[in-house]
Amino acid sequence: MVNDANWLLPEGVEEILPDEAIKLEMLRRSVLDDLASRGFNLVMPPVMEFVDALLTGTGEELDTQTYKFMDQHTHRMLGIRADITPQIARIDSHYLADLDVNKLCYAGTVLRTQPAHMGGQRELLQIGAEIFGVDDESADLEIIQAMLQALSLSRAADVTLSLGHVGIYRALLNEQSVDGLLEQRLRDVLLRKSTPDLDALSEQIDIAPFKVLLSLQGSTDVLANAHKAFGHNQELADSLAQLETVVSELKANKSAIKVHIDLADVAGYRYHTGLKYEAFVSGRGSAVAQGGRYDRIGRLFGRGRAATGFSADLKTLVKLG
Ligand SMILES: N[C@@H](Cc1c[nH]c[nH+]1)C(=O)O
Repeated sequence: MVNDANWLLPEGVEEILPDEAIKLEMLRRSVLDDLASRGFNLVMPPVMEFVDALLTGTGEELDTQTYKFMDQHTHRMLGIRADITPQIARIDSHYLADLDVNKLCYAGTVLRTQPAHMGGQRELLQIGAEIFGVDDESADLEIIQAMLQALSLSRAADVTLSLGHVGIYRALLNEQSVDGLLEQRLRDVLLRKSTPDLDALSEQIDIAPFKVLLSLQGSTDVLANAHKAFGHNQELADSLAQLETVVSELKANKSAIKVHIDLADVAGYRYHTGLKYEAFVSGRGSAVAQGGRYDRIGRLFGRGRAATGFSADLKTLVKLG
């Protein structure tokens, strides 16, 4: 007798039936073709690796998102990748280190222990592109254009590009030497954009600059206000200047895209190091594509250098059209 329960899939895991599967596959091909036409070379890292290699330098968020198990062969811990970007950084620093500039793209399955939101998936089809070896904003712009094109190929309507910069938060932490558990609590509060919880930290730190930070979100005018509030700090002024360059280049390219600035966006703080980009579409609370700078992550594998990229989940993109 067939037991119906045997057919149930775990929460956050789905089967893709013919109508959807063909759409997904066509989108995968068209995004990869577009990335190839922009000079990105396709690579295929493995789905599982030794946990140490998978998580080196990537921070605790990714650690808790990674499925781990004991390898019967080597008796070492293996993990299933929750994000392909760190694997690409390792490939860049290990195998392709003689290239001045290296542009790589990928598409493959990642698993996450927790879905990003209620009813979300734990098995994603991650697609993305990364540029190594370019430390000015030209690489960020190139990645932003590639990300926006992936969205346009998905026929996503009403896209907003949200820009942030991890350096701004980091500079404010440095001013008061905030780190460890306190930093984690602060980051959690900022992620939730909760002013009452921020007030509750006022005995441990001067919360005033972080209150200002929370208010620095909205149209690109936010950048002028940020200069007024934080321009005295050189590290902060440098980060703002990078954001300004990207915004003015987007305007110069006559990009029709709506640009939003969010300086309090501290998600992914542990591995991103500079400019951050996220794409939103109306009706969805979380970003449908995201990326940013993660300079130096490859140093733990032998060569740390300038790096930036974007990723998106194809299963999410295909539903946007
Ligand atoms: N892999 C990151 C995005 C990214 C790609 N490159 C740099 N950042 C993510 O999924 O959030």
